[in-house]
Amino acid sequence: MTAHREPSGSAAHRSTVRSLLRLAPFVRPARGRLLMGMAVALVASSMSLVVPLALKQIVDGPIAARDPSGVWLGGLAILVLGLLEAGLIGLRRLLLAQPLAEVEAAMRSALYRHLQRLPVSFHDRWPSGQLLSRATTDLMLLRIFLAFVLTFLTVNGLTICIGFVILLLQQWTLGLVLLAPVVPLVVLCHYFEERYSLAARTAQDQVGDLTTVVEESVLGIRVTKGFGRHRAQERAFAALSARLRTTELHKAGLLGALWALIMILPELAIGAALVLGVRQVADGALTAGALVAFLSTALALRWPVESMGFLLAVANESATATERYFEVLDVPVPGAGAEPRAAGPVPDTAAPGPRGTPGAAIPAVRTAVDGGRGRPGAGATLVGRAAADGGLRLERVVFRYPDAPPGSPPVLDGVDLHVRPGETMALVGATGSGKTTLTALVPRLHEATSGRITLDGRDITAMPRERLRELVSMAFEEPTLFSASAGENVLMGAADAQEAELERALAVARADGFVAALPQGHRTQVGEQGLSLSGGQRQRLALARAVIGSPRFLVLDDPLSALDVHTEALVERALREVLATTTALVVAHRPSTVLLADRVALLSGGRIAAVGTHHQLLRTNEEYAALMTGPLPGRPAEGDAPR
Ligand SMILES: Nc1ncnc2c1ncn2[C@@H]1O[C@H](COP(=O)(O)OP(=O)(O)OP(=O)(O)O)[C@@H](O)[C@H]1O
Repeated sequence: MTAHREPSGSAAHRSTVRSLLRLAPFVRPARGRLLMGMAVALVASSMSLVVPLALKQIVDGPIAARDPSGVWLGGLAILVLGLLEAGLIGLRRLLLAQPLAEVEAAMRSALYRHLQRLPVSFHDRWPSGQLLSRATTDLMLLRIFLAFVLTFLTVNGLTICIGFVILLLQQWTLGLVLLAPVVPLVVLCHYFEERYSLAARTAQDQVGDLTTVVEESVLGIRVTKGFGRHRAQERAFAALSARLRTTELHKAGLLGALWALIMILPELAIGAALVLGVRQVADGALTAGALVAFLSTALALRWPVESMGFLLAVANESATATERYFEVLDVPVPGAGAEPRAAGPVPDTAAPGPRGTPGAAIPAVRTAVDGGRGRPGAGATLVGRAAADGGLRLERVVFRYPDAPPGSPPVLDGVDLHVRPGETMALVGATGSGKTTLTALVPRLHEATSGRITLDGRDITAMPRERLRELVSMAFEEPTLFSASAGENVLMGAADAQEAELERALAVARADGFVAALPQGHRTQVGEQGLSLSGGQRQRLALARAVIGSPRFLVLDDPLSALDVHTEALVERALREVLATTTALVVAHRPSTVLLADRVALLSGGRIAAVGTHHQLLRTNEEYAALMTGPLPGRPAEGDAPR
């Protein structure tokens, strides 16, 4: 149920450092504060190394000389050092918290912006949970890495180096004993890194799968309950959860083994140094104070050394999170960069402003009927060349879904269609014939594999997307609403629309009545995905959203399917007014919707098989007649009226 559709983990495994270096552009604005934070942390950490040296002075000085005031003074000095260390730790947090929260926010915004621009085909392939987990848990992990892990990897690394220099300067023989475990530890860390990276990647992908299941379960709760599938859902969730638990346990096992070795080897070395040091003190080669100072320094290095296991583990997970983040960000946006920067004017005689008064210079060709072979009819001759070049034109359009099985025929295989300026064209075809696919090509939700689509003579691929979105408005068969008010959902259709336009659009879609009856009118929240509304109400709001900007081109995918007969008749009447002022392509399954159109195009076998009026096609096209009158093939009687 949560087939992993996206190429998870397909990117070649980079080394941890190389992966993490990709964060540099995002971290750049915070690098000053980051470096200051590291410097402060280093000073704080050095305090813990200075304390043993002060201790040596106290043991060899005032304690040996039995000087109580000297001991008090030494104690006070150690207390001041401790307070200073605590203050510096607080300062580090203060320095890093805000800039790193901004880095996280910037990365999340970049991801969101990119996701909005990626084509529908990308979203078809990637489960939403995988994207959600990248935008949430992965980015949170990266903030923790930058704020804590990166700092302490650097600081503790430096502290260990400085500490060993001090140890070697204090007692080089004992220092070498402590250095002995370094070589086996480096080898072990390398071995661990490879295995832990793999486990971390698996776990993070599994979290994405789990998120998808939870999301689907919540959104599909009605189906789950309606079909009594909650036990099956629970079992599916439990199975995925168990997989994740196994992976996490494997990770914990790896980390536990590394941690144990990182702790045991230095402890053994300290034990050996203690035995050797005591012998040197007994031989008089070393003072007791010097041994205390040496061992205190060595013990002060315990936390930096021991923390390395945990820090390396989080660094590994952060590298994986970085890879997962950039797997999405690296997906190119088709046409980005090639797109014209400025929204140039559409070279036609009737270019409206953004969703402005459409078709003012092009008279509506409401009566144009030409038998449907693409030759302009009587109405079209009124507008001469504008009609010939204008409107919506598809030329030899071929489309194949990127993830279609190899060798399968394209969904659209040479579509030629001309919707004249001001004309409404119904698109009819058997289920699965490609109607929705064809409509999605006009606003470039999918890119045509080959062929050309023009709006008023201008190729849509040569148009800035913003301009295309202004010209073309859509209503989908599945009316998607957002967690916002009813009015805000409609206003999404036109950025600068005012209250009066909202009222008009609601009236056109016959949504004004039920919206006014909501507790706070159009300001009423419609709940997640508008699920507090009925299917027909959602569809009418989606229709209002499509028509609010008085778009020049309207693409409607069976916009009346969820309406009852009475409301359908009301909406149809209002739609006629809208369609009279725009060029429209309307996917239709029912004769009542077809009758809104001037002409009908029949999509069959990936091509436009016939174009004509409803009545013409009923008479002349067997497939069309079967689609409109019932499942049984057969030619209807002459003049067979729809419905
Ligand atoms: N994202 C996708 N990836 C691969 N194939 C797809 C995808 N979406 C649709 N298809 C296939 O493309 C074909 C056309 O689908 P489309 O939804 O365009 O048909 P339709 O004519 O609108 O059907 P209906 O009348 O049932 O809504 C179908 O065979 C479908 O399985």
